[in-house]
Amino acid sequence: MTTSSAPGKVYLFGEHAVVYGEPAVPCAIERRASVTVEERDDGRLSVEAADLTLDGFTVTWGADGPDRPDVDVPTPLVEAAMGYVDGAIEQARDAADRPDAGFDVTVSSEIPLGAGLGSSAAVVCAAIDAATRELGVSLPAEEVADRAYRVEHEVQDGQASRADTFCCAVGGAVRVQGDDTRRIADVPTLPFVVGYDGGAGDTGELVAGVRALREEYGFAADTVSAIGDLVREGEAALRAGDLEELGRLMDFDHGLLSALGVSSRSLDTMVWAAREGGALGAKLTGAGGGGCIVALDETDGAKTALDYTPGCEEAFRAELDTEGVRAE
Ligand SMILES: Nc1ncnc2c1ncn2[C@@H]1O[C@H](COP(=O)(O)OP(=O)(O)O)[C@@H](O)[C@H]1O
Ligand SMILES: C[C@@](O)(CCOP(=O)(O)O)CC(=O)O
Ligand SMILES: [Mg+2]
Repeated sequence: MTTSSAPGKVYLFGEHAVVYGEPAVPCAIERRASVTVEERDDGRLSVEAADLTLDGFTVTWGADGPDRPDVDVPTPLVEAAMGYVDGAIEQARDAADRPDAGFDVTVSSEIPLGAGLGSSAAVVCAAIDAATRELGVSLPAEEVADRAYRVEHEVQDGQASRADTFCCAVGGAVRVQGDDTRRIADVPTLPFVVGYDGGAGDTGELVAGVRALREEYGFAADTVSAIGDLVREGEAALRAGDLEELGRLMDFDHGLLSALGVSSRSLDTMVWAAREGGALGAKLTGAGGGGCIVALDETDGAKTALDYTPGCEEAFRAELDTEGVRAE
């Protein structure tokens, strides 16, 4: 039996634009997904994902149960849910050159699902790492990242960046632009506060929405490029340890993401609550549509304001996690 875990992440800046070759800076946070795998002799795959409540059901699928979770929810949602774990296992079989290996897989996670904190990337990285180690192969974090990217790319219909998966695999603050992935050294302490509305957004759908806008309007394409310019300014502020400037740029980034149609009323409400509570800046994180915002605040002000904001289900401080995927 082998267990691995990988962290979730917040985007300091650059989500969505990173899908079109602009740079982004995601940061791993100390909330993890864990995956335990045990090889089985019959070559089949059985998955237990207790956090994956679809329409109120806990989901199990595979060899010991139905081929597909027996729940009454739209097929694309179920397929995406199965796609991440199934895809990760396929990558592990390929990496270990054991195409017929079977597994019992158990997923458990502290990262809210579909909320912009990268639960999908964390589950995929942890599953690839655990299943390869179970087969006696140890992959470098960069290869876990690359293989996890292929899974996300497939499940998100060919529209994914390497940002989430690279960040989850290697940990810390990272910079991703196209295939260029690197860790950022010597980042200042980043006082992240996360607000979570209890909801979720569909990453594939939101990415497709931005793509359509970008194709329809030149100014939407310019908005995506403006996010890239903003990220380049943000990198300089990060190197200088200028938290006030980082906050200002986070606010600007949220405005540009809103223009691209990926915010929501509750995300906007939490962003304003955090700002009014004294945050240096606040923005949605990840794909948007619902889920989480991230604010920068050294005081307790933003968290307290979020605690009292109707529609904010949970507010918490998120520490940078310098460790990526790891054996447990
Ligand atoms: N604990 C988990 N168990 C099984 N699948 C999970 C788990 N957490 C996340 N996933 C998969 O990842 C999907 C969410 O990914 P996504 O829409 O990219 O949002 P995010 O990565 O921001 O959380 C879920 O719908 C599910 O398919
Ligand atoms: C919108 C996007 O830039 C980030 C998605 O992040 P999340 O899955 O919502 O945590 C998509 C991507 O980079 O693949
Ligand atoms: Mg995701």
